[in-house]
This record gives sequence, C-alpha cells and structure tokens, in this order.
Amino acid sequence: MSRRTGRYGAEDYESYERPRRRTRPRTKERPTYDDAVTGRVVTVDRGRYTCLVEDTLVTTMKSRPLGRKGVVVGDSVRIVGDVSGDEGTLARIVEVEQRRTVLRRTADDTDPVERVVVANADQLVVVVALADPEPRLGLVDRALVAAYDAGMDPLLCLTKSDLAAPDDLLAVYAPLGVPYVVTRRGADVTAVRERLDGRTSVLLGHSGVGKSTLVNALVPDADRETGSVNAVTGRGRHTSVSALMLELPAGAGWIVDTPGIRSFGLAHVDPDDLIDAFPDLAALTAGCSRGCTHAASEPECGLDAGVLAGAVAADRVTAYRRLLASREAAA
Ligand SMILES: Nc1nc2c(ncn2[C@@H]2O[C@H](COP(=O)(O)OP(=O)(O)OP(=O)(O)O)[C@@H](O)[C@H]2O)c(=O)[nH]1
Ligand SMILES: [Zn+2]
Repeated sequence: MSRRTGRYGAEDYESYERPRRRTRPRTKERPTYDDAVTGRVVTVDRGRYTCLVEDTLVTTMKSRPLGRKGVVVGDSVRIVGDVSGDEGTLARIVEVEQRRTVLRRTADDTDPVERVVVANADQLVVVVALADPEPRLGLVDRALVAAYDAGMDPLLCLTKSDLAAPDDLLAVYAPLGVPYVVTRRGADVTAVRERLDGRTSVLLGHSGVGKSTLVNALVPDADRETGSVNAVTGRGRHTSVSALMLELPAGAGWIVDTPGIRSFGLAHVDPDDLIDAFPDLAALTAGCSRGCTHAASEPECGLDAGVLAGAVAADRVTAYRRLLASREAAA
C-alpha cells in the first residue's frame, strides 16, 4: 500500500529513520552492523521487543544508537547479538527500517502522548458487531478516518450476523465504497481470509464485538506461536498496552490484534489529506478556495457544485462529510 507513503515519509523520517543531512562524516568507529539480521516486531512489553527472525521469536531491547526513536509493532528492524531465541537471551535492535505506513493516534484523554500504533500495515479491519453491543457508527467513522489518513485500506468486518442483519449498516457505508465481510462465531472464515491474504491487517474493535473469537478462528494455534494465550484473548498481561502481530496459517498474511485500542484521537488528521482517499471527490475540490474544509457549512464548496452538476451522488458527499465531521467528535 503506497498511496500516500510520501506524506508521512516526510513527516516521520525527518525526525526518525532519515536524520537530517549528516553533518559529521561517518567515523571509522561507527559500527556498520554487517552481522545484523532482519526481524519484525510482533509485540512490545515494558521495554522488551519481541521480534520474529525467520521462524524464531527473539527477545530484544533497543540499543543506544536508536536514542529515543520509537520502535513499534510491525516495524522491520535490524538486530545484533544473540538471536537464538533461547530462554534468557536478549538481542539488540540497532536500526529501524523505513516505514511504509504509519497508523497513529493523537493524544487523548486516556493517553496524553501521540503515538504510532502500528507500522507497515496495509489494511485496517474495523470489527463491528451487528448487535450486542449495538453498532456505534461514530466509532466506525473515526476508525475509517484513521485508516484513510494512514494510507491503509479499510475493511468493515461485521460480526455476530446470527443476531442481526447487516443491511442497515451496509447501506450507511455503501456510498463510500468501503469493502466489507460479514461473519459470526463458528462460521467459515474463508471470505475473511481472502481479504487478509498476503497483507498486514490491523484489527480494531470495541470490547465485546467478537474480535478475539475471530482471531482464534483465523489463527487456531495463536497461543503456541506467541507463547501467551493471554495475549490472544486480550485478557491479562497484554490487555492494556501492546498490539500483537500474528502470522496467519500457511503464511497467508499477518494480523495485528490491538487489545488496548478502542478509539482514535484524530486531531492530527488534515481534512485535505482525508479527501485524497477519495480521488473523485478530491478532483471536485480542485477549485475550492484555500482553507475550504469541504464541510456542509462551506458556502462555496466544489463538492456541492459537483452534486448539482450530477458529477457525484449526493449520498457519497453526505457520507464523506460525516467522516469529516467525525474527526471533531469526542473519541
Ligand atoms: N451471538 C454471538 N455471540 C458472539 C459471536 N462472536 C462472539 N460472541 C460472543 O461475544 C462475546 C465477546 O466476544 P469476544 O470474542 O471476547 O469479543 P472481543 O471483541 O474480543 O471482546 P474483548 O475480549 O472484551 O476485547 C463473547 O461472549 C462471545 O462468545 C457471534 O458471532 N455471535
Ligand atoms: Zn471545498
């Protein structure tokens, strides 16, 4: 997924992987890490980064050269030291490779720090129960905004289809063309697997929507792979903090379970970036005055002109504007 890699590239790497132009010549003493191996961060817990190096889970810590640079789940990292994965070993992360995507959230009431939640994910799967608990569209909207902003493809995953029909919910998101799957406990998850195949997908859902049930159906041996049943069920040790990345069977992609993340602070999202996720709408706003937010309250927005001219369906503009407005709503 590379639609908008450039934008966060600039923002992120200036202070991150790509330091400003080197002002000092590279010294001979500077290690080159020729012996480093590449791994992927699957979970983070109290300063320890569990990385998958080929088929081995390796416990690592950040090394001094990284300074205060963040390392998050999904990062591709270079590791030196003992990568045997043996009990008691601790290898060191010496480099974080450039991120393809960055799912971030703004500081909010529950967490005062803006954070990168997951790196290098392609898809954000918004898990919503059709009933019990009742779907909360505001949360879905906000998750979609986070996905579009991150340059990730959204997928609606509607669970508990034994309890209610999906039609009403689907009608709300149809004008935006959001892809979806419908599932329930015990159902064949082939359709879900097809959507996840070959990609890294972050699963996001409110408590009780059936996310753990789905993860267990997708990755039956998850506890063996991760060494922690708790991490998979979202109960216990990992409940509040870290995302956990799991490989789907037969190498058919990766999922990142986010037990502690139920909503997104979106203050960092620029309306002009959001509209880029909808190229047809973006084209209509080419003539908008600078500073037009494209909201319904704007007196002369190209989106309204587009509807009048028959260039776009009114319900698509309305649905887009609902997303736009959700940016402002409380998390
Ligand atoms: N009727 C029905 N109940 C389901 C379905 N899927 C899950 N449940 C039930 O819904 C409850 C929540 O399921 P979980 O899988 O734990 O949901 P979760 O989203 O992981 O919730 P947390 O563990 O709180 O984060 C459990 O009692 C499940 O048995 C479904 O398809 N239909
Ligand atoms: Zn406008």
